[in-house]
Amino acid sequence: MKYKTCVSIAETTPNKVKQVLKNALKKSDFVEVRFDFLKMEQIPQTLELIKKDLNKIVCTLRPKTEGGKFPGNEKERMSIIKLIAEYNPFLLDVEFNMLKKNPQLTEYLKSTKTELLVSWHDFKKTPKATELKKKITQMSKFSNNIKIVSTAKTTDDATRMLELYSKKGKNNLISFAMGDMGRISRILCLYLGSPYTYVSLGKAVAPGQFSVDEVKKIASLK
Ligand SMILES: O=C1C[C@@](O)(C(=O)O)C[C@@H](O)[C@@H]1O
Repeated sequence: MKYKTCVSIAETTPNKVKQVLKNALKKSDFVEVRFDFLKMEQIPQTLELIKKDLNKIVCTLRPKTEGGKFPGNEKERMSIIKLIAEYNPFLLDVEFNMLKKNPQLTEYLKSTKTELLVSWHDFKKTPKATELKKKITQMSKFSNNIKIVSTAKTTDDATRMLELYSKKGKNNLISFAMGDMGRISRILCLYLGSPYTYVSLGKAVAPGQFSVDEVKKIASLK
């Protein structure tokens, strides 16, 4: 099976990000750098250190309200997101909630031509199918690259996230569920058209994440 992976990196110093990135790119097509794990003032230096690989990097600056660690306020987060956009990464992950609340940011990001990945997360549950579909329609106004991630408490929850692929239209959709009950969806999403699945280098960055080696083994079964 053809499949792609994206290793999530959540390191706390610029040098560690650079070092782990090098190892991750040996094993994975893409890497996600979670800039929210760094101190705010370390972000410009980190961008400079990794700029030659940014064409394979998904850049993320997740706020605490969506399961991230960014310590600053929304104004600060916005200005760092704008800075990252200047570097034109493979994808810039920005939350649907932020884009919805900040039309000026949306306009600005459009002007930089940076490829956006509009994202939405639910760390507690998996909403009903109608709600999920409505969310995707709203999210598609901001980008064709859409990521919608929930938390599964039952197998049905994970299935509901996977059912969304049947309605994806022209969008590049990444839809799966976190948590133990969602693990299966992290693999099956690849069979349903997800451009990649998020993995770790060993230590899971999110609930239920497989390691890159585990996914490699499963996806190469014949
Ligand atoms: O949105 C996602 C997906 C994720 O939460 C996961 O469950 O693998 C990992 C995050 O780093 C990433 O930004």
